[in-house]
Amino acid sequence: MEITELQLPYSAADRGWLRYEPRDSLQGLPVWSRIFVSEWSDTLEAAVRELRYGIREMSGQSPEIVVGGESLAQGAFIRCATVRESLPNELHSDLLLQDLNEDGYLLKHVADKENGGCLYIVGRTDKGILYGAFHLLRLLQMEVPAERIDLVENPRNPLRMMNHWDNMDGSIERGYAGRSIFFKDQRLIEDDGRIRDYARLMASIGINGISINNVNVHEAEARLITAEYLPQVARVAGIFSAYGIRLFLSINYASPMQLGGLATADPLDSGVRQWWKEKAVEIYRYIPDFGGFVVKADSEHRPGPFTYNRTHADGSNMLAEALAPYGGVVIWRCFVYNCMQDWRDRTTDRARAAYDHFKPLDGQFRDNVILQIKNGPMDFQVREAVSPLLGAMPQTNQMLEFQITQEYTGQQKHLCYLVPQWKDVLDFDTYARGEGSTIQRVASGELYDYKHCGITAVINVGDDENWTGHTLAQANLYGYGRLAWNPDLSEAEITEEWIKQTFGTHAAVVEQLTTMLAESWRIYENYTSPLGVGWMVNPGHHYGPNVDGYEYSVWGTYHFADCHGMGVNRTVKDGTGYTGQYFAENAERYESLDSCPDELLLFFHHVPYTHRLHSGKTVIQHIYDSHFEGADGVEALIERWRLLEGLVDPKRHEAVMGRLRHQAEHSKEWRDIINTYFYRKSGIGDELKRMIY
Ligand SMILES: CO[C@H]1[C@H](O)[C@@H](O)[C@H](O)O[C@@H]1C(=O)O
Repeated sequence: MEITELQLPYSAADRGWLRYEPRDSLQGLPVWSRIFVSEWSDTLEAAVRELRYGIREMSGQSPEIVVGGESLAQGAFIRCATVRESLPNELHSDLLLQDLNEDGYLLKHVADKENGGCLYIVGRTDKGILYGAFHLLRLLQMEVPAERIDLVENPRNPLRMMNHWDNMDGSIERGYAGRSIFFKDQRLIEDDGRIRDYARLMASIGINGISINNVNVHEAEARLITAEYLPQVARVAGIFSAYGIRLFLSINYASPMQLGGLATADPLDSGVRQWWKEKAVEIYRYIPDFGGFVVKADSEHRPGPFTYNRTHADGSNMLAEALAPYGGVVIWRCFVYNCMQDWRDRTTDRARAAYDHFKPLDGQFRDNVILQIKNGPMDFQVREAVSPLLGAMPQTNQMLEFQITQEYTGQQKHLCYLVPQWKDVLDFDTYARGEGSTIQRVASGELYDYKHCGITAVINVGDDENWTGHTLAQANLYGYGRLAWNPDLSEAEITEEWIKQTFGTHAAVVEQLTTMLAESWRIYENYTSPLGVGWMVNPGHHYGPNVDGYEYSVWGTYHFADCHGMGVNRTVKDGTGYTGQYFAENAERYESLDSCPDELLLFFHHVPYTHRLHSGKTVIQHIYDSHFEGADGVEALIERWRLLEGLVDPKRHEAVMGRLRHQAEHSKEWRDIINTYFYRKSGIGDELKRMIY
């Protein structure tokens, strides 16, 4: 079978973790002479092409691909098969094989004295084989000996998505890595190479759904669902398809008016319903495996059902009804709140909004609607509480939304590894059905029997050569995908995988980078807004310190600092009542100053600067100490990175060093602005008598 070679890089892009650098462990050994595959499909082609390429790059030997032939080869070989094929006894007796789900796979080395052994990649579907192929390449890059490979993997989350906030003019809302890889000058980009490289990266971490345009759907993007653009969108969907990825689009809720010339977008209007049904027919004609719609409605001035006095159930159900015949889903975002607030009004609490809006609607949504809920009730801050809406709707499909793009966490100029933050969220116990009702079990559908569910994230890539601006921000992209596949993977496992694939297996590289990544979130938190209160950023672009930047604005994001104290009183007793949205165990823990964790103190309580934390420090002293520590922490990152000079190629070494230097400067600015603000406000000096600038 003639298959096109994988030409890498297709584009000028960095290979990310699919580097396939030569590996000592594979040099000179009789590797695999052939790759057998009994059937053929675009997905299997993608799998074997990747295998052959990766093995050749790492070992210097190029296996031959054999389609449909007997796997009676001389020498070692790889065989890709589905569970329907006849397999050696060793595999059939493997009970785990029966348990493979749609996307799962088995990787197993079967020793054979004469032939040198065979590596089996078995999936229930071709997609499973593709994921298995990427996993094998991951293990080989990590120098795991082939004879030791024996595993079965099933993804925990049915939906493992990425959301792009890309606009058709090529800009990216909250993008920090260049321009869009999909759009330019109001058209879809025709360079398939970059998009294919991107699809490979995504498939290698198990992503199976991607929405390619911003949830803020402007005039131009609304037209992506029209005949003018659908052929171009279908081309991208075709590339994705081979890699097991379904394409989604964000839509404008008022499309029937904008595109159809209707006088209303009322979800109960029969003309509107008919319009969407016909729209679905049209979309699926172009893209038979279209995933569905992502919808931001009645949020930050986007249109939605509230205009017609209808609920979000009415609005989403109408769209779901149109997509249902084709297996499409409606992903409806719960980021709905009053963005025209008055800071004097202490009863309105933005953190309450999603729960207040959606919880009463539990059970009213069609089974192909999924509610997409941000991890926290505010907005992707460096630290905030976990959204109480997650787990609070037993009868409504939910999915969790993370933000990989570092809007509030240093915009990919600062190093901030978010895997530890995401782990905290995934392991958070909601107590929805007693102990052990973790967020990861809500998202995966294990807690309640959801028909559709999973995890999504706002992605951090653009057309920068290294995809993510900061090379080390690739770790967030990788780590998110791995967690979406298996939320039980530990931070250490994910970090090791990423480093070894991306920078090689040298012990010093692994050691230093592991520490840098592990400490970076805390370092960033230390020099920015303290104790869970959030914000304190410059309005609009959200980069850099500005303590009162949002304090007197309409967005509902206040710290309420005065000369006595600071923080938001969200208690039931005499605050906004937000703590009451949690199940009892958490409600009580957050309600009381005695049990509220330090790192979230100012998220839940307004306290005097002299309030003593569990750590033993006063709030004001904690502010000073953490800000000095944070800025010093960045200097320590630089020292560690310096040790890797000569062990990391000069290009990437210099690029990362440049970003770290900027971070060091900027962290001092953060430190000084925050410290001086609270020194002046509180009138309390630093116990250690350091100079407060
Ligand atoms: C796409 O809009 C974004 C907006 O840029 C961002 O500042 C805010 O965090 O969240 C919005 C959302 O999630 O809808």
